[in-house]
Amino acid sequence: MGQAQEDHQPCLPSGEAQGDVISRAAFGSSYLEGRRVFQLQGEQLELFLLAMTKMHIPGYLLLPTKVNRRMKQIAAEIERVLKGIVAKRENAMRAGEATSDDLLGVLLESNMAHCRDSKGAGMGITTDDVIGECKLFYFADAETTSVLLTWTMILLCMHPEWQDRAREEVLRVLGPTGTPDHDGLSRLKVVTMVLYEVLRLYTPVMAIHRETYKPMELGGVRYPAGVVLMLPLLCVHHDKEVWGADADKFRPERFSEGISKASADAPAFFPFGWGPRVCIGQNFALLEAKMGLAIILRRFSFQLSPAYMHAPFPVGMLQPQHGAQLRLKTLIH
Ligand code: HEM
Repeated sequence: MGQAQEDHQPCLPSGEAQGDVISRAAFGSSYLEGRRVFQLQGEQLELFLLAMTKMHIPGYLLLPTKVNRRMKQIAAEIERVLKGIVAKRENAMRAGEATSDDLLGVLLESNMAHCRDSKGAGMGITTDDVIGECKLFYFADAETTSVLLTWTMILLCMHPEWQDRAREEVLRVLGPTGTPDHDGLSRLKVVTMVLYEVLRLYTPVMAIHRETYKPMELGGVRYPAGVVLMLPLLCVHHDKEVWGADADKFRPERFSEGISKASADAPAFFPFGWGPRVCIGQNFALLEAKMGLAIILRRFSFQLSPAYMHAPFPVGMLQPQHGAQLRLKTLIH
């Protein structure tokens, strides 16, 4: 590694880079319009969090306030953009011009095949369903992976020995230049351990919910139908009985033999949920995070700026309340 030059980065970028990734993966050639959906959903989320602070006022969301009117406008614009993208692609597919190597193509192709197989019995998903799926994917990816990357960089600043180990692995496995490929990324063991430990300590989605659909007994307690149960992932991930006395410490080595051996009481690691509704994007998210981190580690070394204040903030995602002010140094290999 050669000389380094000093840079300042006031704050990590928001989910914008991620907007690019999901837009390309979901909409391929229509990615610019897709990116607009991502921006609108970001604004929608911010407004929704604002509105949540007033939810104690009965019927608040129905009032014609400035925020509520903007939220309605955004929902209509998202719908309009997505309908346009879907219609354009359906026409191109009918004309045999479009490929199905993105999410939208896969959804539409499977929809068309399903309609063909059911011989017009109307069993395929509708355009509205396709639009609903696209919205869900955008929303589920909106902040999750960028929050994971943000906490990872903060923790690698706090634990520079792990930053060095992760960088050494990236340079050894992937080399100093070139686009990392899937095969190379899947050989990054230290980076994976680091990401798991960050997901454990700073779990982006802090809890998941399930509703009983019939009377049932769980852990010796009887529940009627319709009870909403919460699994507090963040608390499980910090449970000292399961993870040991050092449960609150950053120790990626606990994952050195994989997830099942990391805790006394497996399974106790659920950053992506569990069961039939487990996060469908978990492999995509980990790949995206590894790719992002590998590129950053190759190009920069980083440390916390004196302006950084450690304040995990549990609103929406678990995020750094005052941002992530870091100092980056460009590395010249
Ligand atoms: C660090 C990144 C991510 C985290 C921590 C995360 C976490 C989660 C969690 C906890 C759930 C609920 C699972 C349950 O109820 O058991 C979920 C659901 C979901 N996630 Fe993710 N997610 C991430 C990234 C992504 C990405 C990148 C995508 C899409 C590309 C995605 C798509 C989805 C979808 C579609 C669902 C709903 C699945 C269903 O209800 O069947 N997620 N995610």
